[in-house]
Amino acid sequence: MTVAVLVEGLTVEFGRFRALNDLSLAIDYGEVRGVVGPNGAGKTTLLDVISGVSRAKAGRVLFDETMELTRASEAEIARSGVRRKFQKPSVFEALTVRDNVAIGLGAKPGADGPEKVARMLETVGLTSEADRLAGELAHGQKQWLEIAMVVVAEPKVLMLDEPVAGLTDEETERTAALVKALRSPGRAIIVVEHDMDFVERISDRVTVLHEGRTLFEGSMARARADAAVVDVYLGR
Ligand SMILES: Nc1ncnc2c1ncn2[C@@H]1O[C@H](COP(=O)(O)OP(=O)(O)OP(=O)(O)O)[C@@H](O)[C@H]1O
Repeated sequence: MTVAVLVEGLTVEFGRFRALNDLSLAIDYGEVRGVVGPNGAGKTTLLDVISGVSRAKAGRVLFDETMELTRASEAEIARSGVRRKFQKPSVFEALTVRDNVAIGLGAKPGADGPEKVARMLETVGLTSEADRLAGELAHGQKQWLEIAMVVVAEPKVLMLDEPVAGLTDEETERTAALVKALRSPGRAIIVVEHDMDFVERISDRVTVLHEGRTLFEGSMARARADAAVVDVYLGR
């Protein structure tokens, strides 16, 4: 099976500080991978390198076993189907919900664009809000709208940065169902999140980062039982 994202010996430095330290990991197509760990562990930095926002000092990231993301621009990476939803919702508040999703299709939406948008709105549960202005949506709905804007482009790698931060329990529940609905054999989903119950519900495997390295990789159930993980993260 093809590996969707292969991280090899990745080191990222900010001045003299090592945010990622010789990190290696592999994320398969079809998988939902939770990336967890204490504040400053390097989770966001990892997403930044995969999406071309930050540059590596050493090592590389391969997409689809062929494309070296560590040498590509942000735009090239996005065009190749590696997409990210940032933590803070950044929808276009003065446009309708439907038009926001359409923006996710890019400059050439194609004849089936409107149908793709309609299907996407259905998937994220915003069909009844399609003609409202995005600025009127609740925080949770904005998160789902932004996920729709990213997913409508049919990404092969989907990165979600803290998708349930600030959401109610019910919104978190719906987001978990949504992530499960978005998984597909041709897509890898990477989720950075501090809500461990949410991570457990959606992830096939979790990677626990600590000081820029992998402390643990496996099921969330085993992570909860791992002495080192409890010590640096879960026990706090
Ligand atoms: N642009 C930057 N310049 C300097 N230091 C940075 C920069 N970006 C991140 N860092 C530092 O790198 C370390 C790792 O940050 P990162 O945001 O990846 O951690 P994280 O695991 O996502 O943490 P959190 O859970 O708090 O979001 C932190 O100590 C952070 O202060």
